[in-house]
Amino acid sequence: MLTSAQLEEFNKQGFLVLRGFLSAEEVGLLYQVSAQDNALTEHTYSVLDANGNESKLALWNNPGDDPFGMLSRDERVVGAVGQLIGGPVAHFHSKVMQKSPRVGGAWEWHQDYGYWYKNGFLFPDEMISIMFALTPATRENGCLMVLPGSHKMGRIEHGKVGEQVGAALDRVARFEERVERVYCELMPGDALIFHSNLLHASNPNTSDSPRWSIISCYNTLQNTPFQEPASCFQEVSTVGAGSLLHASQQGFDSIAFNKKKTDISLN
Ligand SMILES: O=C(O)CCC(=O)C(=O)O
Ligand SMILES: [Fe+2]
Repeated sequence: MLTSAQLEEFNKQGFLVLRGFLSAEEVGLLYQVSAQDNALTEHTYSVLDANGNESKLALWNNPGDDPFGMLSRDERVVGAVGQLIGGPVAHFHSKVMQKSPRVGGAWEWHQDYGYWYKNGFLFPDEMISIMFALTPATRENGCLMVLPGSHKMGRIEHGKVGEQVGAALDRVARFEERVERVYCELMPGDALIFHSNLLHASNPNTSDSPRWSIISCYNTLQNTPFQEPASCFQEVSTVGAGSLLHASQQGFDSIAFNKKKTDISLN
């Protein structure tokens, strides 16, 4: 349960850091599966940043009975999401993000709704992302950077930057004159939850340490898109806290991963 002070902070800043959201055991299992799972490796693709560096991800819509599906269906997660965007809550997609040591690329300044607008969602206040750190995320390995309060500007125009979609940089710069950029350094198990219109970005990984994370994204059932996958139209089937530790399915095999070339928001 988020406190009223946390709800207030989210409304004001557009994001919240939840320290120690997952136990060491939960993060350990998720990291181990993501590093070893063949299906995940096979379906990981790269999205080039403005300098041609690779940011790697694997993305799926339907949360299954594997540890990652159980994470995005966990009542702690869905409960917090419901408090922030209202309910009933549907799962839009989840992804494993990999920034490899030395070569992992940047994510350009954007709002997630800059992408998701193209999917046909109408209400940005009824969409949210939650990032779970699987490894430490530091300034050196390219942790997420956010501009507090930027969700209040509404959707900013976005265009192609490399293979990514980026926000109009003159507007980003103008906004940054008013606020202090926040580097969201995270430890494994910490979570960062943020509004779909919060401006965020991350730098390339210039360190020797990987930066891996999972991001799960949600919409409400009132806010279904006109072009997108079935999972957006179903209430999430929640599971008890920590169920991922006892997931019936160990790996990712049952998951239908998305393909880069069919992702509407990238094309
Ligand atoms: O992993 C990151 O640094 C940012 C990724 C992101 O913002 C996204 O996939 O929308
Ligand atoms: Fe994003």
